[in-house]
Amino acid sequence: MIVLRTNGLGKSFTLHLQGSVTIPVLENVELSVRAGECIALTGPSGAGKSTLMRCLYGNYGAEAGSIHLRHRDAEIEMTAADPRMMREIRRDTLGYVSQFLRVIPRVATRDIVAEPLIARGTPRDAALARATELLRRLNLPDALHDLPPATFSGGEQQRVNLARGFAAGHPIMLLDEPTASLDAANAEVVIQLIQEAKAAGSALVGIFHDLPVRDRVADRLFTVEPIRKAA
Ligand SMILES: Nc1ncnc2c1ncn2[C@@H]1O[C@H](COP(=O)(O)OP(=O)(O)OP(=O)(O)O)[C@@H](O)[C@H]1O
Repeated sequence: MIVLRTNGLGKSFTLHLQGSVTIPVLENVELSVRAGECIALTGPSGAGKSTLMRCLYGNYGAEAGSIHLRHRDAEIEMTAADPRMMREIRRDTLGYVSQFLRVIPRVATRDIVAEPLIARGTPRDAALARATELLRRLNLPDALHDLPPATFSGGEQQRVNLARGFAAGHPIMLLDEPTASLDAANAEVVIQLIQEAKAAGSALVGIFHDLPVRDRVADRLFTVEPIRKAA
């Protein structure tokens, strides 16, 4: 079953400080993702992979075309969704694991990881237990679980972010370089988490600059073509 699909998706940036020059980035993107599969976005640097991810998450409005997403047994046209619907989609259906943790001051790591699960209605104790399990799998020492992650290393913060991203088990997940700052042992855990999410029926779209990781998790590659070269 296709759970995420774009039709003729287009996006350009207008640089208002430079005489309103318009830079086209995405043109006529036709992507479809099924439940249980992982698609890796490829294409040269600057082709528009991150831009496509941000469009899929609704951070950038699409200028042309549409994005259809399966949310609670209905198909939603995301480009027409109001802010309340977008919040609901992000809470229940669409997860995004960015490369960097947005640190929330004074909130303990375990609570940061459990928060998306609690938001989806999981009882607090069960959510905290799941958070602990994920943090341990990602080799974050127990002594750190009660501390806010502001002072953690880059790799530790990324693991907190990954634990948070995988905690809620969203049916559709967007992964932006999920192993970028990780050592081999932790990258291996992330590969397992991705495989488990697929087995549970989640659809994943990711950018993986680490090719051995990409080859182990991706079912298909989707090439984002640079427009100027394609034209
Ligand atoms: N907010 C923005 N304003 C203006 N131009 C932008 C903006 N974001 C991205 N771009 C431009 O859009 C193009 C695509 O950028 P994007 O980051 O999506 O590429 P990418 O394929 O993810 O690259 P990389 O592999 O290097 O991360 C680039 O030419 C970039 O300069």
